[in-house]
Amino acid sequence: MTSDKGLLIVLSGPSGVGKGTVRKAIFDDPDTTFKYSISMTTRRQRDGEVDGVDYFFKTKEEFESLIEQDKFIEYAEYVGNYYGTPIDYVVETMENGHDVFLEIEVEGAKQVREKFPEALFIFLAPPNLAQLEERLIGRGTDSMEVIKHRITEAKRELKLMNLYDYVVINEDVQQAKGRVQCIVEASHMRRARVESKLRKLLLEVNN
Ligand SMILES: Nc1ncnc2c1ncn2[C@@H]1O[C@H](COP(=O)(O)OP(=O)(O)OP(=O)(O)O)[C@@H](O)[C@H]1O
Ligand SMILES: Nc1nc2c(ncn2[C@@H]2O[C@H](COP(=O)(O)O)[C@@H](O)[C@H]2O)c(=O)[nH]1
Repeated sequence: MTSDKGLLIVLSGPSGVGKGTVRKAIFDDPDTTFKYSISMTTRRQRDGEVDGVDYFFKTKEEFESLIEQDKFIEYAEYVGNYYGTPIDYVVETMENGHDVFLEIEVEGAKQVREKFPEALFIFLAPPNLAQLEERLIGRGTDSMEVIKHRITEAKRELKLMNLYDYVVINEDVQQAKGRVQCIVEASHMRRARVESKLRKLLLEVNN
């Protein structure tokens, strides 16, 4: 009895906390073996973003048609746009034994928890709200109106961090990256220990 299936890793947290930055640091590490699930969205493509790399950019009609066809593990409407995780890639990749990494907002993470309770849920938190706002302003990708909306959402999302398996504070990117990697490693070790105990128990019961 060994689980050949990969682990589903969910990194969530408010917009601007640094999920994308920490995720890039993890995937720039040559030792990283997880696979990143590219999300779909209806939001407009930002300068420098590449379709099929950063997101699969879809129209509202295309996205709604995929919802109808049950093509998402989870999806959410966030600040006026749809965002969702395509199901086929995640299921196939995990079946092939690879860990899959999702970087999604909090409502989507809640939906994943309902469908995959065995997944690993990590909440990335800012050191404080002022720094969160500074990061959103500093990123320079959103108007002040959108930033205000994202901060309002952040206040709601931060109240939900106790529902996660782990909380990592993103004070320093390399430190946060290391903590996420350690948490994943520990989860693998724990899973292996549980499976080994179950194997022994089964042997005992069968003999
Ligand atoms: N530890 C950190 N210290 C200072 N600045 C940071 C840190 N981590 C990320 N940033 C900066 O904060 C801004 C927001 O980061 P990022 O885009 O990664 O956030 P995000 O959580 O992925 O946002 P969204 O959910 O909107 O995609 C970026 O300009 C990034 O360079
Ligand atoms: N529920 C989901 N949320 C997602 C997904 N992909 C990204 N996101 C989150 O949306 C917000 C806004 O992203 P931005 O790129 O417009 O800044 C952010 O919190 C992302 O993490 C997804 O597939 N599902």
